[in-house]
Amino acid sequence: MPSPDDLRTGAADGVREAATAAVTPAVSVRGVTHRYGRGADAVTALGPLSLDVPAGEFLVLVGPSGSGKSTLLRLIAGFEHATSGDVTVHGGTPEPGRQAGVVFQQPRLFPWRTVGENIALALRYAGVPRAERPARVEDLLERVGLAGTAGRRTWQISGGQQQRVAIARALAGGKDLLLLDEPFAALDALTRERLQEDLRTVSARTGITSVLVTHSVDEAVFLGTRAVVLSAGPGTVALDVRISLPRTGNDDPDGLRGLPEYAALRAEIGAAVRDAAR
Ligand SMILES: Nc1ncnc2c1ncn2[C@@H]1O[C@H](COP(=O)(O)OP(=O)(O)OP(=O)(O)O)[C@@H](O)[C@H]1O
Repeated sequence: MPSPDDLRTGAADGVREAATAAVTPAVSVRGVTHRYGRGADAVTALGPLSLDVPAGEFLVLVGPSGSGKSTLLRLIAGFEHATSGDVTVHGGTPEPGRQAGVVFQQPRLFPWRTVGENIALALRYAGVPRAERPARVEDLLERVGLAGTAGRRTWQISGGQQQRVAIARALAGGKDLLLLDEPFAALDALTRERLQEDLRTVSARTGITSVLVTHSVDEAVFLGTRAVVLSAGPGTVALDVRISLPRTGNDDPDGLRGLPEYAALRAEIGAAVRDAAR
């Protein structure tokens, strides 16, 4: 609580700034619409849509095909600029590669580089001194369950392992926002489940703010702390629901999936997606 002296001397400004910083959401989307193309060919993909993502939240976007999920993610990544309304990340305009690490459906690794070199490149862009990079590469690989693979070529590892490298690379920049566009859609069911479990653990342990696009209601409930269902395009918020399942970083996935709350959330989100698709 600032004293009257503080108020006079301006020390209260610091208190006020700190309070504002504490409540500034990691991502803010205000009255956003997005249109591709012009004239008769124009497609309105999104909006009007508003939502805030507080720091530390794991927001999952679900909704029918064409509801604008990827468009919203691209706006947050700074790959697109909203046709109207405002998107901010930590209060600033999103710029590609600056505020967020991004993971796509395909790993998009450099095939002529080793696993370690792919990650080291991201560390270099993040300004990590050369001498520190090998230890950081090992640490990141360990976090995604790939310890000891730094020297392997990307074509010598499986698709699931490549996607783990892509996640490690996205984390390498030290950004506190992770954007994931259907990162597990191209993987077989077992690999997908393993990666979901590892991502859930990484997210619980790091507290990194995440926004993930998926078609899978199960993935939404398993990974998210919040799910937003978009209506059929142009997407607006059809359902916004909090997911309050245990999140210690050591949670037993089978135990989680067996909880009655898990089944109830699956049913609620699944029904909203089906309604939105009608
Ligand atoms: N670059 C583009 N140019 C023109 N139209 C686009 C472009 N990208 C997306 N669209 C259109 O915008 C709408 C929303 O697309 P978007 O990919 O954001 O939806 P989505 O919910 O992610 O879909 P899906 O689940 O099928 O991946 C669709 O009608 C799509 O055809």
